[in-house]
Amino acid sequence: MHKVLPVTQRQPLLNVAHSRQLEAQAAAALPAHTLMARAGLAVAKLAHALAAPEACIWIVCGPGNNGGDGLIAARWLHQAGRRLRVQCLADLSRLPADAAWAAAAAHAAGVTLERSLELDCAAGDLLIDALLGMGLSRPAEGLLAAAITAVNRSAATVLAVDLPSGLQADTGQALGEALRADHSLSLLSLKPGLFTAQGRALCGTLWHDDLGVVSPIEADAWLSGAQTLQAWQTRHRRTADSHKGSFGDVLVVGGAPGMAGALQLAAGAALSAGAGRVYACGLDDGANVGVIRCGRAELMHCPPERLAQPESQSQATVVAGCGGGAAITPLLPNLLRHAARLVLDADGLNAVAASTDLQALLRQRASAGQSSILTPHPLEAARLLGISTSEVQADRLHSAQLLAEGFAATVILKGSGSVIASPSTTPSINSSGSAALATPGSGDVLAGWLGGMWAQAEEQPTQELAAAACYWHGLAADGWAGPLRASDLIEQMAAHHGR
Ligand SMILES: NC(=O)C1=CN([C@@H]2O[C@H](COP(=O)(O)OP(=O)(O)OC[C@H]3O[C@@H](n4cnc5c(N)ncnc54)[C@H](OP(=O)(O)O)[C@@H]3O)[C@@H](O)[C@H]2O)[C@@H](O)CC1
Ligand SMILES: Nc1ncnc2c1ncn2[C@@H]1O[C@H](COP(=O)(O)OP(=O)(O)O)[C@@H](O)[C@H]1O
Ligand SMILES: [K+]
Repeated sequence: MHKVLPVTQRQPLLNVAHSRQLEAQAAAALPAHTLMARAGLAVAKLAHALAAPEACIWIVCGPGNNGGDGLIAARWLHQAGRRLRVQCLADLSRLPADAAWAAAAAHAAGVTLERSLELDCAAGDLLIDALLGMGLSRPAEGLLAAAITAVNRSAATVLAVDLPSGLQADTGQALGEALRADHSLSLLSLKPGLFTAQGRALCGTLWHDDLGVVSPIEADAWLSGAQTLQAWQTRHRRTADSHKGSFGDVLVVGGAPGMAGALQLAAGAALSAGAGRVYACGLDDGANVGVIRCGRAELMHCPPERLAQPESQSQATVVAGCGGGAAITPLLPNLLRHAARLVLDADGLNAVAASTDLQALLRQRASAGQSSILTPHPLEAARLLGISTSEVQADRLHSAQLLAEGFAATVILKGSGSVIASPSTTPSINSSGSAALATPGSGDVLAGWLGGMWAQAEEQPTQELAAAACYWHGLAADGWAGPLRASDLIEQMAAHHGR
């Protein structure tokens, strides 16, 4: 058993169908109930470590095998002499086979099984949520719903078995009210929903026990970690004979009236990421004056008129749309036709969403050998897909993959647990980052930084590049309790350049 975050090597994530396949394969090779025995023991060990010796440990068990894990944990904790209250909120005669075995084992060991919900936890108590796991099929109702509400109101520290009850393992969306845990112990496989949408917020500190099973099943998604960034930094270490021309040019187009800051942030980020030359192309005179005055004397200026010349973009990495407003729209046909490498963000994405012509130009880029990375937040993704934001969030992996296939581009669907998807590629979920990034301009920094990295790594597969950039962006915010101002974020990211 180990804490999952921070992640170094990427970790495979299995959806519910594949987790069940893995469970069935492993169970077939082991004596009956072995997996549940191992799962319950793992839960008991973690609970024993988390709860102070005098604390009461409460266990609420539901109608499936998640409840069975809780019952086996109850048996071990009882035998360890822990103070326990175990409430089994299911019809014991209808438990599945493993859970029925667990109930019998708990009973035989002398555990008292209460049959009603009565949570009167004190601060310092530990409450184990064994209500619902991967088998969640509909919003909880009745006693189970009441239990989730009661747990959320309780003063105890909450440990969720496998995943917080009410959280959907495949998507990270809550189905009805979901339980908010302080710790979650994922069993056998890691599931995508633990890491994206509401998953990170609901799981608390995440632990994993693989129950001694090595998975032969192909990942449905990867959880990307520090290794993506380390690989990039190793590969792009500066050699003694390098010069600024070795690190590529970035052209940042944005900063419509009133949005000069977005241009400054993106251009500043591209510079700090290490691009050789960064040209800021403001869509408003005010934005260009702002760039001159922003204290980044290294930035150069590119007038928008120059974008009419294809050669201005054919060698550069272009970052377009940060604070672009409506003024970005007339420039996009040229950018989409000529930019060798294009990061499309914010209003650049909104303009594409509003125009089938621009959509066609974006799609054609891949067949012309030009690469694109789209960086939508959920609302921008919704506009591009022609659906609502909640539909995007209902399945972030699927939404990102749809965009990637539809536009033949790499897509970063931002938000808690950013999803990185590329056509015909297993998607990944970024494991770094926190709500410290929920500040204005942090997306502009990501787009600019990505452009700055790409300019130095023209041949790097965009899926890897995007994963490394997301990890870097999130890493800079990890450990920050409060908000991280976007301009400070750039400095924090710069502090993580390899030595
Ligand atoms: N596979 C593994 O990796 C391993 C799995 N293990 C453990 O098993 C767990 C999966 O067990 P599980 O399949 O029995 O599902 P679980 O979540 O306990 O609940 C299913 C029951 O709840 C019911 N139900 C569903 N929604 C409901 C609702 N809203 N309100 C009320 N009822 C609802 C549902 O009823 P139904 O939908 O069939 O009508 C069914 O009766 C897994 O998370 C892990 O903890 C480990 O022991 C070993 C390795
Ligand atoms: N709660 C959060 N946890 C992790 N990352 C977050 C969170 N909120 C925002 N972010 C990240 O911050 C960035 C915000 O981007 P965006 O929404 O485009 O902001 P802006 O338009 O203000 O620049 C994205 O990279 C997103 O993934
Ligand atoms: K649970």
